[in-house]
Amino acid sequence: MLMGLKDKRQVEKNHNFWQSLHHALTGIYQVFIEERNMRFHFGTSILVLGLGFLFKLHRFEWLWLLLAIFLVMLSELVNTVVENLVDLLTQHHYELAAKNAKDMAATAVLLAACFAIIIGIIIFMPHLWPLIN
Ligand SMILES: Nc1ncnc2c1ncn2[C@@H]1O[C@H](COP(=O)(O)OP(=O)(O)OP(=O)(O)O)[C@@H](O)[C@H]1O
Repeated sequence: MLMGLKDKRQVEKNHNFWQSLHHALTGIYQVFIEERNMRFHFGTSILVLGLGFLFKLHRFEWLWLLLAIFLVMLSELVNTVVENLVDLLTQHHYELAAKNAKDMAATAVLLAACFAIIIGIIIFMPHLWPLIN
């Protein structure tokens, strides 16, 4: 449905909640189209959530897992915002500050991904270990 949305070239503020929601959903759609990594994070999250149901995780395990997933998604979203702003400002010309901004934004995603992997190991290892052995 969102694919068919027309760019109405709005530059003024949103007038109501539904307009704000519409643009937020358009942002989600756009980040999926632009970012291969976001599609990877989404696929991995579905897999991990499936494992969570399979192993009947406890409430606090779910909370940590959801926190890890949301941190990765949020950092990827911010990374994409930075990439778009940098491209807009530099028009794809090389700038050291642009390189630093993009590299640092990518570092934020890397940190969130490391956090998610650690959380995943802590939560799933006790469930997987007996199956491996
Ligand atoms: N305008 C620029 N000036 C200098 N370096 C740049 C510029 N644009 C990109 N780079 C360098 O190229 C790298 C890749 O940039 P790009 O915009 O393609 O990110 P990406 O491949 O989409 O990254 P990610 O994998 O995090 O989504 C950046 O991390 C940066 O080091």
